[in-house]
Amino acid sequence: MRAYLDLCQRIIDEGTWVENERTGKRCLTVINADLEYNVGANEFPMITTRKSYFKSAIAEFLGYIRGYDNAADFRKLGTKTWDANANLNESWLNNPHRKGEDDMGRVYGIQGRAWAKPDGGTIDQLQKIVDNLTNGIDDRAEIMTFYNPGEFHMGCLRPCMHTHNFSLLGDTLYLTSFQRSCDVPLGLNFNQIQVFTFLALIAQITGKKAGMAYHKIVNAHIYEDQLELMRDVQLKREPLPLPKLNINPDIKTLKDLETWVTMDDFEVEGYQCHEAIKYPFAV
Ligand SMILES: Nc1nc(=O)c2c([nH]1)NC[C@@H]1CN(c3ccc(C(=O)N[C@@H](CCC(=O)O)C(=O)O)cc3)CN21
Ligand SMILES: O=c1ccn([C@H]2C[C@H](O)[C@@H](COP(=O)(O)O)O2)c(=O)[nH]1
Repeated sequence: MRAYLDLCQRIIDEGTWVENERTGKRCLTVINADLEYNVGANEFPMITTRKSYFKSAIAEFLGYIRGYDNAADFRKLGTKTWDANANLNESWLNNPHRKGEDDMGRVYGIQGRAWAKPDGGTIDQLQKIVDNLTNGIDDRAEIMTFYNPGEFHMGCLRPCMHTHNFSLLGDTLYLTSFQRSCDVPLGLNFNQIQVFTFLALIAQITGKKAGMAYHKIVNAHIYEDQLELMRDVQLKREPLPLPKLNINPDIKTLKDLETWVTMDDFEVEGYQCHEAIKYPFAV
């Protein structure tokens, strides 16, 4: 994907060094990046300039759809991405709200599926969106947000891709996703796949045609220990044609996603890539 590489190059050419207190690492940073993916044409935005792990990325997002709050449940689905944040982050380990090994606290999925109302009970943001879209309704607030500042102290990490806003024009469904903070070498590789797949899945279960997905990023950064690999290895490579994502057509409802779907229900067709690159991960 040329747009991904352009963003990486822009960070290197125009980025500003910013100290990050949470990780103790410096980040080369730019503000504001807009990416878009053509879901209708099935142009699956999987990075080709290194080996990318799409199942891990989709498993992570399926975990959010299911409202998971535990890294062990994410592992069962097929991704280890939450292990470090749940179990290795010093300030979370000492947090009295942490319920033990693998607990992530009140992050992503909990907010999306069971937002706590101040007057008691919970709100299922995703169920409301699916019900409305299935009935052809776009109330101009088809929003799932994971961003709940009142509960940041009860979770291991503030959500990065924090808000997903669906729109319906005729029978075509669009998605605009907002991200406040983006680890471009590692996280964005996953987040592109997640935005694309979220629109494809919701279109499929609501009986709509998928249109474009728009991905809006505020702080886009490369950590200091990732810079050399990005500049001297990944950016020297030419991108290859994009693959297609095939989703099992038997997935027809939100219940299906919540119950029997596994990573075997997702398949990539025509993926060609350059060799793997192992980027350091900042906890
Ligand atoms: N510093 C940081 N960057 C992130 O991108 C990030 C966080 N923290 N914390 C929360 C989640 C977890 N995410 C992650 C975590 C790990 C990988 C990772 O290690 N990816 C490897 C291998 C993936 C695999 O083998 O499945 C990669 O090469 O893409 C990617 C995204 C994205 N998020
Ligand atoms: O989906 C995700 C989740 C996390 N990230 C990255 C962005 C940052 O590098 C860290 C989070 O640190 P904060 O201090 O909370 O901003 O994780 C991502 O790119 N995508």
